[in-house]
Amino acid sequence: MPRTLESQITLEKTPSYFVTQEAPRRIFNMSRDTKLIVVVRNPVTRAISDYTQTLSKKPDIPTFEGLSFRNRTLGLVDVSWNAIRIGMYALHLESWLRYFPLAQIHFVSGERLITDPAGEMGRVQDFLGIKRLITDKHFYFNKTKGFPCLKKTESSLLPRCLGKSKGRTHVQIDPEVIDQLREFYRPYNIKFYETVGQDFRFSSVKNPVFKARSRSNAEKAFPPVMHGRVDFPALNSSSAHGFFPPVAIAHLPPPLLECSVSHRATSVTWGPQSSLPTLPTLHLLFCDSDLNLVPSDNGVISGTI
Ligand SMILES: Nc1ncnc2c1ncn2[C@@H]1O[C@H](COP(=O)(O)OS(=O)(=O)O)[C@@H](OP(=O)(O)O)[C@H]1O
Repeated sequence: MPRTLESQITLEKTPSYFVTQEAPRRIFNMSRDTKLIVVVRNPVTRAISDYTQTLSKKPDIPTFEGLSFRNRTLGLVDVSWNAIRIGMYALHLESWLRYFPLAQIHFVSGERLITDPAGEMGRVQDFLGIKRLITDKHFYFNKTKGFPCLKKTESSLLPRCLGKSKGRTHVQIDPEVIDQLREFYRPYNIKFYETVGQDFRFSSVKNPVFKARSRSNAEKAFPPVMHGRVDFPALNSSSAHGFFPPVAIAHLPPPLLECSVSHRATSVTWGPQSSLPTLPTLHLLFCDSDLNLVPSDNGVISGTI
């Protein structure tokens, strides 16, 4: 690390530290006051991005589908493959929490870094205890690149976008494999959200966000066709799949009839019991404090009625 004046902050970036067993102890021994920033993104997208990057350098590697499983028919995911293992954030975090308190670790959402770079950078600056110098006015969205870029400033005459190797088109993956991996990651994601106290909604940024500011709006978005009720076990039970504040749950299909903001939504009700349909596949909808309903692309669950 370079020498630093009292008034300076030194930043060092090594993505592999987060998943390196010895890193927390070593960093702690160097300086226990170190602030840690971790950028996380949907682990399935992360794995595909990782694979796409490796493939661009080694075109002869086996397929993503082949590398992901020890036994695909049995759904046995190969956790020894780095592209898979890195996304098990909850496990890696445990090693860090043996040395650093959670308050010393800040998590940046890779998805929000694209959709709201100023917001994410604002939180980073707050975490570092520095003035919010980087704001909205420093970014513009480059549609061709699909990423925000830095606007030109007095000190740099050119705008600065991510290089050619970022934002590569991802390799097409069998949707069934994607679903299997989403299921695989679900408990790790949930544990991660619980530990960090934040729901990262690891779902595609391209997902539509349904605005439903009232019950009638919600019904408009998902017109009622069926009725029923589904109960979920206690929030903390792993079988409940966990729902985190300020998240409520609802379902799709059938249409959403309930979306209350609750820290502990444990059931979803729709219509009279008498006309219970055969249980459809239930999808979770996340509902934030503004009652914006967000279909979760990893929210397919089976429930009991
Ligand atoms: N600023 C910013 N905002 C959002 N996303 C970003 C940003 N910088 C890098 N990326 C994406 O992170 C993926 C890996 O990037 P890198 O190649 O820089 O990672 S690495 O450190 O070299 O492994 C890679 O993802 P893919 O686009 O899926 O390939 C990058 O696009």
